[in-house]
Amino acid sequence: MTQFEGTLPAGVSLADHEGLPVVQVRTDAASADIALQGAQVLSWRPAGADEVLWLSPHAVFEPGTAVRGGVPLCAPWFGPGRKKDKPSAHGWFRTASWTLADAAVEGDDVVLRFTLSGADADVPEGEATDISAEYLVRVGRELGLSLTVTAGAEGLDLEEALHTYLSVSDVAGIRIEGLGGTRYADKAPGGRAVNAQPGDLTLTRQTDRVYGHDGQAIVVDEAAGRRIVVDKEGSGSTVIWNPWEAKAAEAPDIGDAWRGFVCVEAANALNQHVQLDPGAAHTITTRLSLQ
Ligand SMILES: O=P(O)(O)OC[C@H]1O[C@H](O)[C@H](O)[C@@H](O)[C@@H]1O
Repeated sequence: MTQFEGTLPAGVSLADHEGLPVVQVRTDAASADIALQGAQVLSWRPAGADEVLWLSPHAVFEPGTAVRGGVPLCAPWFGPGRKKDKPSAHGWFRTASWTLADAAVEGDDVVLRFTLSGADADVPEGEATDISAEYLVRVGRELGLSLTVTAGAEGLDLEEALHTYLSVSDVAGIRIEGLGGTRYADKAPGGRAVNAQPGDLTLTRQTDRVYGHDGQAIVVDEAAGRRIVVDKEGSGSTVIWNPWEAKAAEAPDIGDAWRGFVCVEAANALNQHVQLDPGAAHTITTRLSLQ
């Protein structure tokens, strides 16, 4: 575990979550848990509200294994990579050990800064090791997540996602506003590369779509009496994912719990990948709030 060397502000502490080191935030405005592995936000609960993120009841907490739920950081590629030639799913950021570099109180919020250097990480053979990243996690009545990736000497063909699992009462009963009028690539079996989204999205089966979409999306969960607003910047794709029953049965860390989440991911993937010159940086940001 990489220990924070300064003094942690009030409301911030280091703890253990089933064997994984986590940063815990407990303030009057919100609570949150962030694992150092993958800088993965596992929980965010604004004061007076129910948990907003979904963490699988079957999640596995083992060093080097991606945890199912919260906000895994996918980079420097997404899925198998846009040319389908990458050695592991979703890139090495999500299981790397990040450093908590700074923790500060700003008004009602706590801002955590995590850093990652490819030189110190377990980067797959043949992939650039001079990539670095910084991740700002702002915990308050809103959850603000901002990932900056800096290319190494070769430049970088970057794909990334803030792979946000949102907790819903029943994925089959929600509606997603904000995607109407956009186009998407359908990655579900038999799906076409280009499709039009006519209006709001309701999910009725296995859904795995990369929307060309740079604006707001709202998950309307009437049964839970809430709307989860997903704002973003620096992101040309929104990924919507739920495996549905049969596919979930193949993933032991989802199984019968599949109805409880929808992934709405601020991303830059497929056609919306980001081409970085040597030493150049790109920032992707998402902000979650409740209505
Ligand atoms: O099982 P994982 O590697 O965590 O990936 C889970 C899912 O992530 C994204 O949403 C992709 O679009 C899906 O194709 C993938 O199945």
